[in-house]
Amino acid sequence: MDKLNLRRELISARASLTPEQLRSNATNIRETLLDQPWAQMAGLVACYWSIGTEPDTHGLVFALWKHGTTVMLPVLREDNDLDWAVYDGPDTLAPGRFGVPEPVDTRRGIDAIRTAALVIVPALAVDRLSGVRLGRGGGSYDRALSRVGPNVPTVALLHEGELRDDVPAEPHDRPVHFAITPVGLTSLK
Ligand SMILES: Nc1nc2c(c(=O)[nH]1)N(C=O)[C@@H](CNc1ccc(C(=O)N[C@@H](CCC(=O)O)C(=O)O)cc1)CN2
Ligand SMILES: Nc1ncnc2c1ncn2[C@@H]1O[C@H](COP(=O)(O)OP(=O)(O)OP(=O)(O)O)[C@@H](O)[C@H]1O
Repeated sequence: MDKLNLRRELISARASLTPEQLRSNATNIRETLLDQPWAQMAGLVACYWSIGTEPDTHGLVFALWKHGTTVMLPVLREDNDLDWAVYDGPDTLAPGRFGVPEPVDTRRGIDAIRTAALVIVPALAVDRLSGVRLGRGGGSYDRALSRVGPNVPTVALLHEGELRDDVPAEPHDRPVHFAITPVGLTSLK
């Protein structure tokens, strides 16, 4: 299946998740992530502020922040590349392009992601063999992940059934090291 049709299929499957399923998925994913030593040790984490039916990260971002971890969130630029700004509590976000809440804090630039000790990314699906992810199609995370060093763990958060063996890969696609679903953690590559 091509990327466009696979995206459509995955978005419509997400639309059928109930609020209870979304809540329980978020809890399981958060607990799995926070159980990882490399997550507990990371002082600076790049994450995303979930919208709609994405695996919910609000509780995760809040827990990391409460724990004293610095959390950077993406700020979408006009060219679809990602700038980064620090989360400083629930009252410090404002809607950006496409209505995604973004930190109002100072922008640290597109290279700020190079300083993260852990990178958590959104995805509609991840290939269980290659670790290649399917995103929204803007190429934002392909660019952002190309700046991340090879020893920094990268992890995509998924709902059940989104770790697949049929994700189309193009040369610019950047694989992730781990996927977390409500069932647990999978190491990739
Ligand atoms: N939570 C979150 N933040 C993110 C991303 C993401 O995928 N998820 N991005 C990842 O690159 C960047 C923002 N890019 C985005 C691109 C398109 C749409 C969007 O809502 N597009 C369609 C809706 C499609 C859908 O429902 O899935 C629209 O505008 O209607 C949102 C964010 C940075 N921040
Ligand atoms: N490093 C890059 N610089 C500029 N454009 C890029 C880069 N990487 C990918 N793109 C462009 O982004 C577009 C979308 O790519 P693709 O369909 O693979 O997105 P995606 O991986 O699903 O989305 P995302 O990376 O935002 O999650 C493609 O047209 C591609 O040419």
